[in-house]
Amino acid sequence: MQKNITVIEGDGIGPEVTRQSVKILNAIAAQFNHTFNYTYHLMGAVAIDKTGNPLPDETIESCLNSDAVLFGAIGHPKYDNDPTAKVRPEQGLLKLRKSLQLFANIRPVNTYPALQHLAPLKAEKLEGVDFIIFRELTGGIYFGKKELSEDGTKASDDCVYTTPEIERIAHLAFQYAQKPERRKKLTLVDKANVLETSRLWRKVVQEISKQYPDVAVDYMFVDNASMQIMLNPKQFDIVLTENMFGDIISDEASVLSGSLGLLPSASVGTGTVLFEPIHGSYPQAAGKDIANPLGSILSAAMMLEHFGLSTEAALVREAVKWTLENGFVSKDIEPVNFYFTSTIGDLISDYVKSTDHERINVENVQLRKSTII
Ligand SMILES: NC(=O)C1=CN([C@@H]2O[C@H](COP(=O)(O)OP(=O)(O)OC[C@H]3O[C@@H](n4cnc5c(N)ncnc54)[C@H](O)[C@@H]3O)[C@@H](O)[C@H]2O)C=CC1
Ligand SMILES: CC(C)CC(=O)C(=O)O
Ligand SMILES: [Mg+2]
Repeated sequence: MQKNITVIEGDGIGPEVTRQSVKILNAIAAQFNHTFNYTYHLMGAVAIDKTGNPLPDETIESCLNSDAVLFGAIGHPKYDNDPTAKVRPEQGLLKLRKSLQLFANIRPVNTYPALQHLAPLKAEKLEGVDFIIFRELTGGIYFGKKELSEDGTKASDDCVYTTPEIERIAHLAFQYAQKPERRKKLTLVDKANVLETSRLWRKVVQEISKQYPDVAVDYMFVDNASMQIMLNPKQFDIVLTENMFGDIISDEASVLSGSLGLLPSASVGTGTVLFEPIHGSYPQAAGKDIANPLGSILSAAMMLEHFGLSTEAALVREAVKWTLENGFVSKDIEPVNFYFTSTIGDLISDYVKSTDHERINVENVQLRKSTII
């Protein structure tokens, strides 16, 4: 199989985690006789620094003409700490999502036996946690009209949703809920007791649910949902929600897995699909080779799945589990005896290429582990 992939490494830890994914995609290509061609493009602070524009036209063009996009993260403290900045890295990401019409961000949440000690819940509440957050990605408050009064004392962000915007992601979420491996339950997370937009979400979802009689629908206010995710996560199967609520509850849900650095995502729409870890640019770790690359690597596995390469995707996921079970983990998981980002990438690549996983030379790996940074 031959695929053209646009790679947007972005800012902060974006480049170092994305490079591990490319390493693993190359290992898969070598092992299974595929060809993955990569075209690198700029977005975010690095793009502003080089071109003045957080999303150069060439980046959009390349994404539109690719089979998939692999994205790292954007964002830089020099913009975060300057509330008056007119151009921001995040504008690039929002514009790309809009340009590619990536209306649904799919964020699977799983737990790993090897990491259960990290979550603030007992093992019996964590075992078998398996839900998917369907976060609307091109509407809502992040895209509404923004205003700041001339005297700088009043600001507003409009939250707008239309019926078609809700319908398209709702259909996608219901269709996922019907898949044989799912538990056929959909929870709409909203704030319909207060927000008009949430009431529209409820109305549209109630109407659409009639077309999916085999899927049980549950409605939950976002404040309660935030608590339920931490108290009883196994009750969730498919979680459908708007842009900002999905952004927030998915970072929260990553605590169940063990780290924000573990969660992958796929952003889907009408054309090219984009794959990205759910975390941001984690600027404090940039260039230190300490970030967890697994969110990005699992996003690459979702990309393989999207290409119809299920065996290859399963092998990457198996390799990820193998690193976790053998303690080859990054600093967020094991703060003292951790392994470098690049070492974890090498290990997963070795695993993918190896025909006998027992014989991967882990002794050599011990030498590459960090002592203290
Ligand atoms: N998709 C994107 O590109 C996103 C970009 N951002 C941007 O990223 C910058 C930093 O934002 P923050 O709020 O600090 O969020 P963040 O997700 O970058 O980091 C929050 C915390 O999560 C942990 N973390 C995140 N990724 C990790 C990884 N791969 N390995 C280990 N630990 C990890 C770290 O403890 C970090 O301090 C900002 O400029 C923000 O706008 C934030 C979220 C998403
Ligand atoms: C620019 C932000 C909306 C990025 C973010 O937090 C996310 O997509 O999860
Ligand atoms: Mg976020």
